[in-house]
Amino acid sequence: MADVFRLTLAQLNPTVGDLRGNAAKAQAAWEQGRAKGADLVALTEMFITGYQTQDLILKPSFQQAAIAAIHQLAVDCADGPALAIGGPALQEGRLFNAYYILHGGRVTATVQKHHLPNDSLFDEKRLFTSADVHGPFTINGVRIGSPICEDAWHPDVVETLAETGAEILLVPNGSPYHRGKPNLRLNLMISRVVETGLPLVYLNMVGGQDDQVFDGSSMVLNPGGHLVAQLPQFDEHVTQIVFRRTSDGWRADPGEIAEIPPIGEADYRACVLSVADYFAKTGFSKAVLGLSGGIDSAIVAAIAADALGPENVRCVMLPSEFTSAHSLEDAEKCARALGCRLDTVPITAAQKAVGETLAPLFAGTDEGITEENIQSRLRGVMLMAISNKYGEMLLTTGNKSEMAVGYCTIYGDMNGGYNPVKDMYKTRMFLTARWRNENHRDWMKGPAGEVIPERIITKPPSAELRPDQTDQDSLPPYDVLDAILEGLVEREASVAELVAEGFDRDTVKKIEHLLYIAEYKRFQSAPGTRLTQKAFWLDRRYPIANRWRDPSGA
Ligand SMILES: Nc1ncnc2c1ncn2[C@@H]1O[C@H](COP(=O)(O)OP(=O)(O)OC[C@H]2O[C@@H]([n+]3cccc(C(=O)O)c3)[C@H](O)[C@@H]2O)[C@@H](O)[C@H]1O
Ligand SMILES: Nc1ncnc2c1ncn2[C@@H]1O[C@H](COP(=O)(O)OP(=O)(O)OP(=O)(O)O)[C@@H](O)[C@H]1O
Ligand SMILES: NC(=O)CC[C@H](N)C(=O)O
Repeated sequence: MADVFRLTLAQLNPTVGDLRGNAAKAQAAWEQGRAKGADLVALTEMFITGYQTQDLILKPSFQQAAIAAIHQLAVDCADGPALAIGGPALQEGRLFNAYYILHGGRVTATVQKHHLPNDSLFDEKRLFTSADVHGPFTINGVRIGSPICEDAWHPDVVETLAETGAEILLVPNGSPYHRGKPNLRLNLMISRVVETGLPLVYLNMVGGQDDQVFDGSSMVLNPGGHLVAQLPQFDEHVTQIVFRRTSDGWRADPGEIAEIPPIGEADYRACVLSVADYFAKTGFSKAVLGLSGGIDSAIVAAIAADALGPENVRCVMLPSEFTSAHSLEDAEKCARALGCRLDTVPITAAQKAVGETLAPLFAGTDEGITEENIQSRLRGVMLMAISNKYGEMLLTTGNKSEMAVGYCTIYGDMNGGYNPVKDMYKTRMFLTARWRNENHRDWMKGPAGEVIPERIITKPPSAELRPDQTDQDSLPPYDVLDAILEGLVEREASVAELVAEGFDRDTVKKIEHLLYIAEYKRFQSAPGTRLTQKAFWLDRRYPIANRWRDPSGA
């Protein structure tokens, strides 16, 4: 009976649909494990397909190709350690989210997921059948219990595994980031360890997938809930954990403890990683964006420079007659500090031409929001033309406060393929700008220093679509707006509750109304990085045609 068990953990970044690429990554990790004498090399939930696949996994040809790729991997990884990898399984026409154990050239065991997450951004009940609770599998004489992700968020699967003889728990995950998630997972996993008295390995994937960012942060806990290894957040990482048999069961040797960054840094990293992976996984390497001299576009430019490299980011200043001299200066200073190219494309001539073209139709009407929005739409036309011409994907810059109340022009500044700040409230945008100016990390491709000029952070936000306009002409101050939105969106609070918390009734009712009537804009908006548990798109799915207005605040 062996007294040592070597487990190689592969915290890697798969790509949805890239079966060949994902299999190659798995095999490379297995080879690393073999070189270090591993008994088992472990990958994450649904690694072969990438995660989340959404309805792609319902396509029979994709299911069959994924299962065939796993069987091929068993053959390719025959001569060495066992390999554990997530993928789909089919039984009597039913589809399962499974974890395969490959050893000696064949599949020696499969484990299937029991608890299918079906809340927030998960729809697994739509995709998979819930399996019966299973027992452990054995590798080189050691019984391993593998609850798959959500299975470890509840006590029952783990309890069954302990009762049926599991000696070590290995949890493969596809667990997406939201603010504060590593701590939430740590507390849940400590509960599982305390309930069972077993050591537990929590193994999560990394990488961006559309709106979602998987943040790794894999960890190993010994009985008592002691953290003995912590893998980094957001980085790919392969490491080996050595377990030793003791009179009291298996114990992991202490390993590396990576630092989990605080929330502000983690949010920024999530934005950067999501842009890098969205571009890489959709086949783009270059970005374009409108740089206005305001804070939103400055932060998006910094995120893009950090994700893609400043040389791959084109900033475009598109001044109109209302663009102030300080906006021109600030945009220029920001692009220079970031090391990005800046082009200047005035929209005045195009604006005049559109005005003249529409003049007969608009004769006798007052100038107003229509003319303001034409400027925004002309910028959208120019930016998409540059995108088409040079193959640079357009980034759009609307923060969560603007997206919530519709303070953005549809088919105008909302144009774009991806929005890294879609889930970041305006009050956090200011903190993010300051944080980026004061910090630099080795994962940032952009330069260190004050990349967002101080004046951009301190001046009053303005859309500059008419003379002397500021955002506060149309909206309450951002600290008030964001606090109300935090209530209405993140907490689903009623109007009466917010009034009881001290907010002005009329203001709350106005924001509630704007929130509901802007649903159509969000429905047509670009995907963007998910940072909270109430991101617009999958976490919060509201109807577009909606007459509900909360009577509790009347
Ligand atoms: N339920 C619904 N389903 C489908 N479409 C609907 C709709 N309700 C209105 N619409 C359509 O939407 C149009 C109104 O939306 P939209 O055209 O966006 O125009 P709107 O929302 O009226 O105006 C844009 C707002 O964004 C502000 N803003 C802030 C910051 C920057 C920028 C910028 O552009 O740089 C703009 C600007 O000051 C203004 O308050 C209607 O004319 C109608 O065609
Ligand atoms: N003069 C401009 N040149 C280039 N892009 C512009 C210009 N004005 C607006 N845009 C684009 O439209 C977006 C929306 O404008 P908005 O005024 O809301 O944002 P901002 O200027 O970046 O930030 P803030 O509102 O805080 O000043 C900008 O982020 C930018 O991408
Ligand atoms: N893939 C899963 O089962 C993940 C579910 C779990 N609630 C998480 O977010 O981590």
